[in-house]
Amino acid sequence: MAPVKVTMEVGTDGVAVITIFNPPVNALAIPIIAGLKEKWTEATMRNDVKAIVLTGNGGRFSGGFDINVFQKVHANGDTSQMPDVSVDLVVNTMEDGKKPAVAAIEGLALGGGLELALGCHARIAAPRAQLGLPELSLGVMPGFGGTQRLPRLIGLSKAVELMMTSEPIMSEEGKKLGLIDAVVPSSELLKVSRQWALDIAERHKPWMRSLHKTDKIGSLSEAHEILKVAREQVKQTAKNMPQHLACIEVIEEGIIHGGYNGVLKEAKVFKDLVLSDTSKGLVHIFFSQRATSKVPNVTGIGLKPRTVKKVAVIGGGLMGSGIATALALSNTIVILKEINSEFLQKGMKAIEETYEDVSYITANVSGLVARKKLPQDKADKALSMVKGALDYSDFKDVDMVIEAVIENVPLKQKIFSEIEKVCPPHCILATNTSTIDLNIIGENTTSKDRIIGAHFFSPAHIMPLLEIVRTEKTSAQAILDLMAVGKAIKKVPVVVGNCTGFAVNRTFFPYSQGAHILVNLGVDVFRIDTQIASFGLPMGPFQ
Ligand SMILES: C[C@H](O)CC(=O)SCCNC(=O)CCNC(=O)[C@H](O)C(C)(C)COP(=O)(O)OP(=O)(O)OC[C@H]1O[C@@H](n2cnc3c(N)ncnc32)[C@H](O)[C@@H]1OP(=O)(O)O
Repeated sequence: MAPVKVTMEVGTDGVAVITIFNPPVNALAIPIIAGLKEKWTEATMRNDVKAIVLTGNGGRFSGGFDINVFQKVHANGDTSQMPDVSVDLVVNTMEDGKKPAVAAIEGLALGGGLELALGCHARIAAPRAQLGLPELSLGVMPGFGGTQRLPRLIGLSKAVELMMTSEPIMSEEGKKLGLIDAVVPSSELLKVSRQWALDIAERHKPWMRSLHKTDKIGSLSEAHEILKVAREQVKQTAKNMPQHLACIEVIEEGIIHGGYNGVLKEAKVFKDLVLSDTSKGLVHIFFSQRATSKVPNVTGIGLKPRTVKKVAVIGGGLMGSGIATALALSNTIVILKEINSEFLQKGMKAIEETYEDVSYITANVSGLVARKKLPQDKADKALSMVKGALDYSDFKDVDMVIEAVIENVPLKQKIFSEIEKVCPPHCILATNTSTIDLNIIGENTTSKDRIIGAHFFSPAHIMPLLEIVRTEKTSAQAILDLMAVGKAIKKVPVVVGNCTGFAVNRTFFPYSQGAHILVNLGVDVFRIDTQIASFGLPMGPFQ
């Protein structure tokens, strides 16, 4: 295992470069936090150090506080395992320290990682670095001063939006907002950051402490209005989540009583939230999602996923067009096959309209398009990746076929016999069936090792789950390839067995049956829906 450490190198220019080493994302584990304190103190005391640059090894600044620590706290309820980073390290040692510091950000600075950067006196970033405070998605809130410094750098309204949605922005947008001082090519990052730090030390550039800034906050009445709207929104969008309202309250504390008091309140509420059931659940989800990428006898046995460049989707209905959209959005060449030109046209149109939907939905739900996450040229490029087909002539060089026709066994069996003949021998033969036994679908083929389930959920270009169904004969290579495709199209691929209902419907059937039994016993349907929604599901079974 690569060493977890913090290093410091002092150049002849008098700049101490402090580097975080904790692959793969430079998470702020407890020894890293201790190492930062130690190196910062040393740099502050050394006479040959004029200024500090903080950076992360391996092209990633930091993915934030070590989430494994939350898991430990959840197991034993002891929050004293979390060190006092916010005041001791970020305020006292870094921000109020005697030497100016510049954060040199590449790849990503998320959560506590961004908060360390906010505690520096300037931030220089490489292009397309991800910047964000996603703590609410883990049931907690920023705990290293982010609730106070981000609004002071980019304004309250945008800062609240970033925290409430947990969505990152790119460094280019960060520059426009005032979060980043300069975006420079990766090759120049350290050089520019060193010079910037020296310029601050020599007072050629401002020695800016974000916590002391007031110019972006606006008047008290404006701030109250922004926070009032935010509170109303989260009552709709996150009504079972305690962390959103708690975060707004902590932001408000800083607006009314000053940034430092905000930091103190933040540190206390952060620890309370770590102990909440919501945090326990969301941290569990974080690790469970990642655990799905480790499949015994498939991953970690030396196999490499093969390149899947071209995929044929059979059936241009709701599922087929959604699957084609998801693939094309990730730059995969897609052949969409239908049985006649009328159906094909409908399928192609559904994809185009889906694109419009994508911009519509993202603009409304998370502002992705508005924030240039799906620029028009990218949408146009993706659309150009899709070609319609009425026969199999384009199937001779496809790497994967995903059959997405109606749930009809003879039809699926016929399609599988046909594609086995027309596709190259390496091609993966996948079905989007939600209920049919894959052994029956592939009964008439001799390629049982290539037959696999790729079960998407509607709308397929949006819903993150992808069930990968394997039979006893499906090869490890085919599973690995589909897992890689799933990840590339931004799904969470979960490998499941070829059993009744696979995983999702196997869970869903008893859930809905339970609700029907209650109705038969005389329970009001509205009451069931209300209970389920207050439990945390987006809607009840009868809505
Ligand atoms: C006090 C502070 O305010 C509190 C905090 O900072 S809470 C933490 C806030 N940060 C986050 O929420 C970021 C969480 N991480 C992510 O979103 C993503 O991992 C990422 C965008 C950084 C990288 O994504 P990607 O490249 O797809 O890699 P991904 O598979 O997710 O992660 C790689 C590994 O790093 C681990 N990891 C990522 N972030 C981590 C973190 N903050 N702590 C511990 N482990 C982390 C993952 O568990 C995974 O481990 P594994 O290989 O053993 O499964």
